[in-house]
Amino acid sequence: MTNKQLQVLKQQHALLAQFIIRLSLFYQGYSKAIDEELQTLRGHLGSNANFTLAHVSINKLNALLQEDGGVLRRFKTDTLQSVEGAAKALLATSGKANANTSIIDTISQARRPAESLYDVTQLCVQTITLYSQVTDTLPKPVGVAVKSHSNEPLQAPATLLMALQEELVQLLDTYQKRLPDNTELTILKQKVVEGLNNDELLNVCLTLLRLIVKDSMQEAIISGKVIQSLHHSLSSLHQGLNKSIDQAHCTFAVQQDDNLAMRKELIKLENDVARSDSFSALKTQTQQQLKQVGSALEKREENDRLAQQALSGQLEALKAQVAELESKTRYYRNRLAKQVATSQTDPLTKLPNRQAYNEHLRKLLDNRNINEQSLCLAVVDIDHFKSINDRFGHSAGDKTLQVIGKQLSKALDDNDFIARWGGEEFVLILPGLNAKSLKQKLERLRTRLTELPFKFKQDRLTITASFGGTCFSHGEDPDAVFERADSLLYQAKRAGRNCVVTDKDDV
Ligand SMILES: Nc1nc2c(ncn2[C@@H]2O[C@H](COP(=O)(O)OP(=O)(O)OP(=O)(O)O)[C@@H](O)[C@H]2O)c(=O)[nH]1
Repeated sequence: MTNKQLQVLKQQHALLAQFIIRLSLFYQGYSKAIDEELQTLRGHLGSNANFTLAHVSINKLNALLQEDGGVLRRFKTDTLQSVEGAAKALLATSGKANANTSIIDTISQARRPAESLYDVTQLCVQTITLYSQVTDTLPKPVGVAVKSHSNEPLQAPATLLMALQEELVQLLDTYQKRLPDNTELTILKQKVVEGLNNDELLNVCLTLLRLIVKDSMQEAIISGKVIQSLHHSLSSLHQGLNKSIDQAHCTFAVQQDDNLAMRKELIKLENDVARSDSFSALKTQTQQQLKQVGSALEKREENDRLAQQALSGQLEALKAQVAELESKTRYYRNRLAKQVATSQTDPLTKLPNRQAYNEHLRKLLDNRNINEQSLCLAVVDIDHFKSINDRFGHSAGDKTLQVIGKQLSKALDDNDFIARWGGEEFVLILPGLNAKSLKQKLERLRTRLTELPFKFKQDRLTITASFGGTCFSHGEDPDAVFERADSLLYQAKRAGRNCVVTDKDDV
């Protein structure tokens, strides 16, 4: 071998040694035994490469890698199953059709056996990319904080959590207006505003539910107590009456005995008068018998006096019981009236609520006869109300609802009726209008709202509302009329908002 050839061979050996070292570094971390053998191999291939020892080491590594083939296959299968599971979960949370087809592709790829580790890695990368695409397309939470806890179980989608939290804040607000001194409610609201994960949200819901149940149970217990005490008063009244009747029976029996005794004396007197032929003997007998009649009369008078006394005592007791009963009934009636009023009043605006609207409309329709005046219905919805909440906060939104409710209510006539339908929507019942006057009246209301000087923080604001109005045909179902008014309201929204649409319009 020439010197030059020797030189080339040395260079090729060095290149091969470098390559094997790099390859061995790639496999590092796979298993402890392989790691140790790789280190030995790198030692043999160092600056003075010893290919004989390296050869021994490579053979050992070969055996070790073959032993580990099974582990590798299991690892690949496990990874593919995890990828398939993750893709399925992603499919369940994603709402995007185009993302779904990619996820379905990924699932079917993961179901096929992978040829190499490279295939598995590629599939993992593909799933992670899909995941970030899908989470990017989901709307981001605004306004209410949402906590993230990296090591906790899978959370509900952020939008769902947000919607639940908003609902919860409103429910808590409503309930807080009913029970302003309840500190538990204040703490719950604080928690919701700070942000909750799934478990915390569930806990707050449960606590609120318990509170509501406890509150209504208390009402029920109080009502139960009142009923119990009324029952008690009624039964003692009943006992008192029975006693008086028994007493009256006794008195009557005693009087009958007395009457009988007197009648006997009189009959005896009559017989004596008939039989007697001596005036002085008759006189003596008569005097005796009259004395006896006199004492029987005295006894009877005394009995009558005692009976009278007992009866008037019993009547006094009965009077007191009736008075107590009356006062309890009055108290209970007032309480009941308050409960009915509360259940039919919207706690925020203090306007009648949907239940009151249904009741009022039912009464109106029940008492309405064919020749009576017409009846119209309108639905009012504040425009872009969500943006008031978003820009100035929920309590500014609440205040707006109160002001608008009050203004609408003030602008109505005596026979008109307004209720808060829910959210930022009000419903009006307007008797005695035709299609033309309905439109005019609603226009007046709409203009009045636009003239209200709202000011939040430093911003002056004009708040507008859209109106949908319609009139009842005779015998028409109130729900159908409401739906018609509601769809006219949505025509008003589509027409650009801050306008009135009634049946006869051409919008
Ligand atoms: N502050 C407050 N907000 C409420 C109340 N009830 C409902 N809301 C909010 O009212 C908003 C209604 O929003 P949308 O239904 O989108 O309607 P909008 O923003 O008024 O838009 P348009 O009706 O289309 O003009 C929601 O954000 C609700 O959270 C409440 O009692 N108080």
